[in-house]
Amino acid sequence: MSGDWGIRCEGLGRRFGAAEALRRVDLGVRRGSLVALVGSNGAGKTTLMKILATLLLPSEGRAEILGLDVASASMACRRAIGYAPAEERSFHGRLTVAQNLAFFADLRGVDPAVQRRRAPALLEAMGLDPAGRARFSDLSSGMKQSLSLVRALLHEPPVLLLDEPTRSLSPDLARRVGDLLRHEARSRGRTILLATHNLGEADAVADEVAVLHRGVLRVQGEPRALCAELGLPGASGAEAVFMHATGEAPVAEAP
Ligand SMILES: Nc1ncnc2c1ncn2[C@@H]1O[C@H](COP(=O)(O)OP(=O)(O)OP(=O)(O)O)[C@@H](O)[C@H]1O
Repeated sequence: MSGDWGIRCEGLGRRFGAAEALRRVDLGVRRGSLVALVGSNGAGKTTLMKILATLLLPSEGRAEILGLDVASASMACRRAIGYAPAEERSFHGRLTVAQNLAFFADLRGVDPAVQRRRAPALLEAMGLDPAGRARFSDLSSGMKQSLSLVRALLHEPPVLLLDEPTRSLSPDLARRVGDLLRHEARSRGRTILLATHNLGEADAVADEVAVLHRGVLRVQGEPRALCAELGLPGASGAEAVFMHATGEAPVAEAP
């Protein structure tokens, strides 16, 4: 099932005891494209991201990164991904931003010369001090989220899994991050799955939107085409697709 897919799930399911967090999810992200994964609280976005990041095993079905099975080829999958989790717990509070990045880049085997070249530019693009002098524990929650994105991008992975990466960012920085992610997909060929509650962001940055509702992938496609297909008169965006697919009004978000 590999082919053109950067990310692919087939019949993917995940149970926590009696609760089904994901049910028979079929999802595909073509290489070099950006798909926005949207869904209400508890829809299963983080569970899906964690399975793709090899942090959780599926209960059923399979998931692949660049054609590699996440369960049986987890180490190879890990090398191929950059993951920014929804909740960041792995940075070291007493180390500086630069020391934290060097720690993770060393673990990834990134050449120190490449680290020195890429880190300041990425830090600056994410609105952080390019020299990374601040201690991690002194950063605001938005800054921590920005740093998580820098770490996900630093080793130039072909696949990015980003779990609500702009949630705590200012609208201006969130827009800049969106522009950067579009560039990473369009010009640099990265495959990106971006979980977001912000449907405006999904319209602005994504090639396709995938709507997850109570563990079920209700619909995936290009919003304008989906609106036409679903017969939604006068509608063209992710919000109309979301409302049609879930029967819910979206949570209001900053633009
Ligand atoms: N470790 C766990 N143990 C038990 N239930 C879990 C666990 N992780 C997730 N769940 C349940 O699985 C469902 C999906 O949760 P998940 O965190 O994947 O949703 P989400 O779409 O990321 O939500 P949010 O937007 O609120 O972050 C929820 O009902 C949640 O309670």
